[in-house]
Amino acid sequence: MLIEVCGPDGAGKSTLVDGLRVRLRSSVRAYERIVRSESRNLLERVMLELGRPDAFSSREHELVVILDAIRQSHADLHVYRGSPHSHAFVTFYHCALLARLHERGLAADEALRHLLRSLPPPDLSLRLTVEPETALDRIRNRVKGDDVLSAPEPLARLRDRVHAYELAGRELPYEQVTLDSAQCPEQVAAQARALLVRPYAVLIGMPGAGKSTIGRLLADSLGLPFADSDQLVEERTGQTIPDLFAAEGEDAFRKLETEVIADALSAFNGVLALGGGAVVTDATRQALLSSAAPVVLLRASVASLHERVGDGAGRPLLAGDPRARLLELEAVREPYYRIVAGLTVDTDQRTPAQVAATVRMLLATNRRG
Ligand SMILES: Nc1ncnc2c1ncn2[C@@H]1O[C@H](COP(=O)(O)OP(=O)(O)OP(=O)(O)O)[C@@H](O)[C@H]1O
Ligand SMILES: O=C(O)C1=C[C@@H](O)[C@@H](O)[C@H](O)C1
Ligand SMILES: [Mg+2]
Repeated sequence: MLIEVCGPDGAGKSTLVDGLRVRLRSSVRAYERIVRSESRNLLERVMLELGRPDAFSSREHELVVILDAIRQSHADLHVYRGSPHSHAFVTFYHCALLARLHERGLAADEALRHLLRSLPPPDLSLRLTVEPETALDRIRNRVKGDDVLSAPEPLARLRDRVHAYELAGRELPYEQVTLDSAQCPEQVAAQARALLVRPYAVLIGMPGAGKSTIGRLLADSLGLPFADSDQLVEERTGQTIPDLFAAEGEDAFRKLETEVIADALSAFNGVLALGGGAVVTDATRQALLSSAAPVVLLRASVASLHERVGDGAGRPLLAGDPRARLLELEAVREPYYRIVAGLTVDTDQRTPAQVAATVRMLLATNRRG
């Protein structure tokens, strides 16, 4: 997958890319490739077509080298990686080129349009919006210098660039998502991540592990929606889980459960809790393993599980002797949980709020639980 991040100087492109890298480390592979310049690059061809050999500076040559790199890495990703989890991060992609062309009044030229159309569209295009004053402050405060600072009127120059990016964004032949870079870097990165990884997280674990409780708390704290596969099954059938088990049996329930989970994994943008036994179904394990969403296992001792589920009311598989049933189910399920989980969080001796905060922190920093 190719991600384009663009915006004027000081908008926070590199910060966003760094933040995304951290957040996506466990679910996707990140690539950033820069290839060496080749003598016959795209820009030279365009300059020839334009009859303006002096039209571009060496900085723009560099930009086109990056465009070449993107074309190559794109091909590589498709040809030999072929993985849906492969991401290439590219800042300053062809939106930047468009912006420069706008500055020079060259945007309308057919040769340039042709060049831009011939480049592969990114899978996700992000534009960071920023006030020129904020961008100038950031540029002044950072270690890396910027050519804007040597302009006679840096603020005016930044204003022009901000405007050029807006215009350039409108001309792109694909949709571009704008993110407000006035927010703190963590928020910007979290929003970008939410556009890439759906659902935000999937919670798995034994009955009583706290998937529904913690999932809801986590979703609320992130301002995201929450869904529970049990509830999705109930909504789809109009029956409660115990009624469904009684009327149709466990196999019919598992079939429905597998369907609602597959749908949620491809479309739901929030925190998803799965029913305790969902991972026993092969198709669901496969779907979880090939999803980019982080899978979080909530663990608890059988003693805690038993204390939390009580007599097992509303949980048909715990009927009879809940403690004995929990022990049996755990023995069968533990290996399956381990196969699909990327993170494991222990919930014994911790309140739901503490567990939710731990999961949130681990997901933001991609540390192991
Ligand atoms: N860390 C915790 N400490 C104490 N009680 C908890 C904790 N987590 C959840 N609980 C309580 O345990 C009970 C079961 O939790 P919950 O329904 O969230 O489990 P679940 O994993 O969704 O179970 P199921 O697989 O049956 O859907 C609830 O009453 C909840 O308030
Ligand atoms: O552990 C299980 O197999 C189940 C857990 C619940 O969430 C429900 O999905 C259903 O009661 C089955
Ligand atoms: Mg639940």
